[in-house]
Amino acid sequence: MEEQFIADSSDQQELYSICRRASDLTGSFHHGYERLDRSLAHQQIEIGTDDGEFIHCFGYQHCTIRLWIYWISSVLFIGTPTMLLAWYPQFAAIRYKPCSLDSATIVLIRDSNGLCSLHEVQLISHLQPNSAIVEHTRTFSHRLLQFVWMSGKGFQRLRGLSNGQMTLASLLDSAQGLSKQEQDDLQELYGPNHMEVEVKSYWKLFVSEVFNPFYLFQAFSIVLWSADEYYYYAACVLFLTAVSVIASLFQTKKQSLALRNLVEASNCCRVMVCRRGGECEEVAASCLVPGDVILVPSDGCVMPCDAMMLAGTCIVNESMLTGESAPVTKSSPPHSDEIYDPHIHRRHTLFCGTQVIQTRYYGNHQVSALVIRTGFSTSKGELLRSVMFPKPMGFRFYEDSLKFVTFLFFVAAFGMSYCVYLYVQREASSETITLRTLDIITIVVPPALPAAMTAGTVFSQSRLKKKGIFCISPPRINVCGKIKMICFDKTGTLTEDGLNFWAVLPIKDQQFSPQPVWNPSNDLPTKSHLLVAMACCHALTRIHNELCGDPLDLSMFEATQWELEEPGGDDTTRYDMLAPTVVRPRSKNSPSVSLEQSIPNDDDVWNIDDEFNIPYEVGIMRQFPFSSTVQCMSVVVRTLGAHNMAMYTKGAPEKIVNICLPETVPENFSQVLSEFTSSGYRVIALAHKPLESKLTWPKVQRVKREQIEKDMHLVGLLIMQNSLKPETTPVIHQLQSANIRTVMITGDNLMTAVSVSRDCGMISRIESVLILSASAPDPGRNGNVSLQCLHGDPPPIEVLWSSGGAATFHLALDGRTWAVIRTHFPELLPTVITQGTVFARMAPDQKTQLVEQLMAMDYVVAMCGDGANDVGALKAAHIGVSLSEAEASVAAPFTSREVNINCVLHLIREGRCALTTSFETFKYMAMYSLIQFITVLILYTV
Ligand SMILES: Nc1ncnc2c1ncn2[C@@H]1O[C@H](COP(=O)(O)OP(=O)(O)OP(=O)(O)O)[C@@H](O)[C@H]1O
Repeated sequence: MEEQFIADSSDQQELYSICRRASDLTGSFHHGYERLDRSLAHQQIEIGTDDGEFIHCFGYQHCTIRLWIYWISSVLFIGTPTMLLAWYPQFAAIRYKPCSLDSATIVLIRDSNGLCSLHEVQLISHLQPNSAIVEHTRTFSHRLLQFVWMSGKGFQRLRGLSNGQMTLASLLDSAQGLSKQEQDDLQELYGPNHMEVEVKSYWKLFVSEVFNPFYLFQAFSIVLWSADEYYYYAACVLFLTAVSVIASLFQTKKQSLALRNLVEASNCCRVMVCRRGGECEEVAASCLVPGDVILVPSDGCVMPCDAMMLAGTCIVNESMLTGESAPVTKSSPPHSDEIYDPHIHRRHTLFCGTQVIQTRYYGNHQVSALVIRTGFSTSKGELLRSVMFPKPMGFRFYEDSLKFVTFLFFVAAFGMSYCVYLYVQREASSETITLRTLDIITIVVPPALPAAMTAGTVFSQSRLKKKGIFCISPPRINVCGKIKMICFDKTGTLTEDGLNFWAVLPIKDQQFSPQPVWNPSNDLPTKSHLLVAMACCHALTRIHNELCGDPLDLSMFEATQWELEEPGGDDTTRYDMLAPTVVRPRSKNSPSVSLEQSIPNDDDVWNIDDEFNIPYEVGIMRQFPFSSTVQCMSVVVRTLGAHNMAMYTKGAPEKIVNICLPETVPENFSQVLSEFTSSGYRVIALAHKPLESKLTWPKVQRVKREQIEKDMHLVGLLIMQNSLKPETTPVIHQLQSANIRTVMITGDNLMTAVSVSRDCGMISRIESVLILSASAPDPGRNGNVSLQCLHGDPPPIEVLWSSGGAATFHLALDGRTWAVIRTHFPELLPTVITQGTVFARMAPDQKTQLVEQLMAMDYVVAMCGDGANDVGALKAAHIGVSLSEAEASVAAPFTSREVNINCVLHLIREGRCALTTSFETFKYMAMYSLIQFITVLILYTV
C-alpha cells in the first residue's frame, strides 16, 4: 500500500489525495535522499530546527515478556525502575523489542544534544481517492513537530508547503483552495492550527514537581527522620519544602500563562477561506491546513499561520517576531521557477503572529494568501518551541553543582560504610544500623538544594518586569550574572533609530560636487536623478494617512519636500485599479495621474507627447525591497510621459559601487566615502539607469533582481547623521569599569562603526584601532591578510598573531574579511575574536556566526539588538536582549520596552543578585551538610 502511496505522489499536477498531498508536503522528492533500507532499525531525520539539524530515530515494538519483567521488577523494587526510566528516557526503550522502522509501533528519538524521548506511532486512516479502500498513514509527533512515514523514505518531518521542493510557480498555480473534505483530511495529518501552550493545573504541576529526584529524596528524608523520632526537624523541613514547592508551582504556572498569552492572539480568530469551487466560507483559524487559500481582511488581522501572498499587498508589523516595528510591505511573488523558501521570500510571506495593518488589492482580486505552514511549524511556532524546549545552555554553575552533588553522594557512601562498620562492631540492632546509616545520606546531601537555588531567580524576574524587561526563559537570569562579553548592534541600539538628513553629495561628469548640498529640494534641479532617486527609491507607505516606513527612507524622502500619493480614495475603493504609487514635487495645483491613463499593457508605451502640459511625477512600478543580506534596495519607475522606465537603487556604498559602471564612479570615491564615514556619518549611495523601452510593465514584474541590478550610474551620496542615544556612553563606561568586554556588530560601514565606537567609549581616544582585511586565495595564489592602522604605522602582523590576546589595540574588520578568515584562515579566528571590537558590514547570518564563535571560546555572551537582522544572533547568544516597543516578542529570551542599552545593566545586576543568592545558598547548604556529617561521624566514633 505504501509503494502505491509513493507511486501516486509522483504526480504533482493534481493535489487531491491525502497520501499524495502528504508526500508532496513533506518533501518526498528531496534531492540526494537515499532510499531507506526497509529493514533499517535506525534513521537520521533532517528536521532543520533550533533543536539541531537532525534527530535519530530508532524503531521498537511492544514485547509482552519485557513488559512483564518491567512491571514485576517495578512492584518488587517499589516503583524504582519506573522512576529511573522516567529520569533516564534513553533506557526506557528496554521495555520494548528493537525492530525495523517500517514495523515500529514505538520510536525512540535522540536529538543532537543527546536527549531522548519515546513516542507512540499513530495510525491515521483515510479513504483512497475515488474508492472505498482505507489507507493508513503512520505518524508520530516529537516536541510538537509532526512526522509521517513514507515508504522508501522512512519518517519525514511534515513541513507544510515549504518543503524545499515547491517552486513559486507551482505554488501559485496550485493555489486553488481546498474542499471541506480535503481540509478535514489534511487536518487529521497536520492537527489543528493552534499553538497550545499547556497551562497545567496546580495538581498536575505538583505531581510532576514532586517526582523530581530531589523532592523524592526529600520525602524519603522526612520519613526517615520521623522514624528516628526527629519530628520537629522533619516538620520544619516539610514546611520549608512545601513553601518552596508552592513558590515554584506558582512561578511555573505564571510562566506558562505568560507564554500562552503570547500565542493566544493568533489562535482565536476566524478567517475567510476560498474553497476549490470559488466560494468563500468563514472558518475558525484552527481549521486551517497547508494548501488553504485565505482572504486577508482589509482592516487587518493577526496572522494565524504562515502564508504566501497570492494577490494584493499587505503592510505588516512584524515586531512579535523580530522586535522591529517599522512596517514591512508584503506582496505576491513572481511566477518563477525559484524554489520557495519562507525566509528567502520573506517579502512575499505573511508570518504567523504578525499584525497585518493594512491591505491593498488590485482589480477584482481580493488580498489572498496561500497557507504554507500551520501550528508549531510556523516561524512563530519554531520560536515558541525554542522557548518550551530550550537547548541545554551548558552553564558552568549548573554543571558544577551537579558534579558537586554527585561528589556528595560518594562522601555519603563512604560515611554510610563507616557507619555500618562501627555499628556492626558494636553489635547494634539491625533497625539502629539501618536508621543511622540512612541518616548519613540525608545529612550529606541537602535535599532542599534545588529549591533554594532557584529562589533568587523568582525575585529577580519580578523586579525585571517592573523595569520593563520581559523574560520568557527564567533560568537564563542566573546566566546574566556571568556575562563576560556584550555584543551590541549599532543602528537603533547604540544610536538613535531615527536618522537626520545632513546633506547629499551629487556627482556630475564623474566628479563629486565640491560642496555638499544641504537643501536638495531647493538646490537640486527637480528632474535631477539624485533628487528623483531620493523621492522614489524607498518603501514608504501611508497608514491612516501618515507616512510610515524605515526611518532612513523617511528622512531621505522628507528632505526632498516631495509628496507621495498612493492610488485610490478610501480603503475600500482605492486599490481597485492597477495603479502605481506616485511621487511628485509638492505643488498645490498638481493634478493627479489619471489611473486609466496609467494602466500599462504588454506593448506599453506611454504615448504622451512631451508638449502635453503634464505635471512632473514619477510612478513606482516595481520595488525590490531592502534586505540586510543584499544591503540595497531598488525601484523601477516611470516618469509620466516618458517612453521608457528607469531604475533607481540605493544602499551601502561598497555594494552600490560594485553594481555601477566604473566610468560613472569618481576616482576619489573611496577617499570621499572614508572622509564622511570616519566622521561617523551614515552614508548611502544612490544610482540610476534608464531601462530599455522593450522592458514593458509585465516584463518588469517578472524580471529577477540580479538581472536588472547592474550597470548602474552612480548619481550621488546621501549623508545622514545618526547620533548616539544619551544612555549609550554611560552604560558602555560602566560595563568597561566592570571588566565586561563590549563589541559592536553592525551592518553599517566599517569607518562609521569605528567612529561610533570611539564616540561611545567602546574604544578610547588613546587606544589604536587596526583595520584587518583579508583576501581569499585565488587559484595559484596564496590568500592574504593585512593590517592597516588608522593613525600611524601598523605593527608587524606577526605581533598580532603572537600577542595571544594580550595586545593593547582593537581590531576592526568587515563581513567580507570575516568570511575569508572563517573559511581560509581559521587558525587566526581566536586572535580575531579576542581582539576584535568592531565587526562591520556583517550580514545577519555572519552576526550569528560571530556570536557562536565567541561562545565556542567560552565567553558568556549577551547580544543586544533591535532589528530583524539581529534575530539569529539574539537567539544564538547565551543572553539575547531585544529592544522593542512591542508588548512582548519571541525574538529573544529578554525583551526590553525601554529602547536603550540601560536594560543590560539591569540584567547584569539582577543576574548577579540571583546568581549570588543561588551560589551562597549552595555554599551554605553544602558547608552545613559537610560540617554536620563530620561532627556526626565524630560523635558516632567516640
Ligand atoms: N532602507 C534602506 N535602503 C537602502 N539601503 C539601506 C537601507 N537601510 C540600510 N541600508 C544600507 O544597508 C546597510 C546594512 O543595513 P542593516 O540594516 O543590515 O544594518 P545597519 O542598520 O546599517 O546597522 P545595524 O546592524 O547596526 O542595525 C546599511 O549600513 C546601509 O548602508
